[in-house]
Amino acid sequence: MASFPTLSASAASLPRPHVRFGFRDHASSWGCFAENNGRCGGVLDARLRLRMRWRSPVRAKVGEADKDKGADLGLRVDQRKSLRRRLRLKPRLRVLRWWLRRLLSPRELAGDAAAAFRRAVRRVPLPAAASIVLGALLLLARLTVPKNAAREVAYSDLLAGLRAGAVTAVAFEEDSRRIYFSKAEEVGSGDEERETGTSATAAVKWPYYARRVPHDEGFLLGLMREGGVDYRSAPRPAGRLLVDMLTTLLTLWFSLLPMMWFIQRQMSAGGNADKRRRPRKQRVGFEDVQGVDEAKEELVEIVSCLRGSLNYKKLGARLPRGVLLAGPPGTGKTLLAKAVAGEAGIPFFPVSASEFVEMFVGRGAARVRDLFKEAKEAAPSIIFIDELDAVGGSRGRSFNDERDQTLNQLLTEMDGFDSDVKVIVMAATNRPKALDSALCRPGRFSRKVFVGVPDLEGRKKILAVHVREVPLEEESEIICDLVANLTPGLVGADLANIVNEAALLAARRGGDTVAREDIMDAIEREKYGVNGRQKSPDAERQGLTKLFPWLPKPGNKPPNPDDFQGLMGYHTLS
Ligand SMILES: Nc1ncnc2c1ncn2[C@@H]1O[C@H](COP(=O)(O)OP(=O)(O)OP(=O)(O)O)[C@@H](O)[C@H]1O
Repeated sequence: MASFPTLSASAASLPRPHVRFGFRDHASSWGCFAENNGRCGGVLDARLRLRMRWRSPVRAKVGEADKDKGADLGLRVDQRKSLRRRLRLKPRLRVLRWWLRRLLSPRELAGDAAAAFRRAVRRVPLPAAASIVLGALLLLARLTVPKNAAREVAYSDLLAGLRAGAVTAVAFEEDSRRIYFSKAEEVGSGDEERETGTSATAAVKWPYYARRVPHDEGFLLGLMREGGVDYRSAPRPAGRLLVDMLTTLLTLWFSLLPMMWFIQRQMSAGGNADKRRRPRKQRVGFEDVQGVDEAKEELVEIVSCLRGSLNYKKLGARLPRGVLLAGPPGTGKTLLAKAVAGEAGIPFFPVSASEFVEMFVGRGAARVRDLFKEAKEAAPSIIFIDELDAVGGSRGRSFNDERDQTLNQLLTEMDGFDSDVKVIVMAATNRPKALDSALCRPGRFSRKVFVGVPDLEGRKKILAVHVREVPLEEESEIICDLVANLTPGLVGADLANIVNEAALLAARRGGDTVAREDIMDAIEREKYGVNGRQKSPDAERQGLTKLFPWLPKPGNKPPNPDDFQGLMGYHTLS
């Protein structure tokens, strides 16, 4: 019979939750017990403990011990297995017993509950906590303040009582519309009160009350004077005052809650550590971006600088801080930026410029600051700002102070890079002319790359990328040639969509491969929209331009690539 010494790690030396292992000197009754020190999460901990135990080197020893034991007892292999299986039940039973003991021990249960409460309180946001506290106070006040014993009667009953001489005493409650009164049969209580002079408790002691009718006070006072009725003014009872105050406060608070939540969200957006931007590793490479060869060449150089394979420092050169990708939508600007990050193998921080557009002045700037801080911490890294024109438009054109501040912050951050910090800011825009000239000056977006509409060869290459994963009925080269010839003027995003549509059409008809007909249908869908074949494209366009006047009119030329030059004064690269 194998015997093991007791192995134990002191609870204090272990990180929380404290786990203590212990082994009895008998192999078959080994086990472990854990101390949670008042912390919850026991089920998970217990499972973890079980796993830890079975993976530990001690398990091997226990296994050996079991084997020895089985051999000693002269058991067959299957018998030994069943014995081991039975042995595995023991630790589970032990954990179960530990749990039961814990549940039945009021001290431990109280500790668990306190810990759970503390955790829950920490998680509750401030506005919700305030609502809960106010609600609890109101409930408490309602339960503890004695109910008003007075019965409500009609105002006319009060007048009738005064006229008949039945009303003996009247009290006007301050800051409210209630008029308390007592009749001849209840005169005792009124008199008692008069003697003691405890007017503060009038509302409780007076048996009736009526609601005051506006502008009738003069008549009421006249009646009381005529009848010689005792009348007075009484303060509201403190309890009711408290309940009313809390009710008003809670109503106001609830109506303000959405605004509070919105403000809190806005205020915490920049600085919250939980919302820190996580850099992404890109799996896109240059081979995934085709048809923009010259733009690619420019970016390959940057990748070489980042990787250190091009020693630019030797000649006193500096790494370009900013690279601006400009071109029509869907030409692959975002994809190129991802490819740069993927090829360089460095963290990539993609962000859309519209994320900086905030309601509160200063929040957008704070977000820019945070983004650059995180990128510097992760350097070498790439920041990619998509649709830069959303914040990078010329300053002073509008009264949007927040946007100008955000842009100023962006300019400052781009100036503030040390030449040693390898952070490259890439940005993409469809409207380079709209950008503020300060952004495009050398030292900021000093490298401008035009990503243009692909030509025939470019389209073939892009199609080849997208049909890689698609099972085609014919040779992919033939299909790429065919589609490229039929799609002049279309960009990478359109071509990717054609391939996807064709695959969807093939799936819809239940085919295993994508046929030429699917491709042709997909091209028509891309060019004219779904069911666009019935109408001539021009008629369709005319209809559309009537509805949406800003669409280009039929017969208009496609956008001129020169629009993307001019102001910026850079050359077309592809
Ligand atoms: N040159 C290309 N090579 C391969 N695929 C491309 C190319 N250009 C575009 N695509 C396809 O089109 C999709 C959209 O491209 P991307 O987002 O890069 O365009 P973009 O120029 O950034 O557009 P936008 O200016 O509207 O943001 C890509 O995910 C890719 O599938």
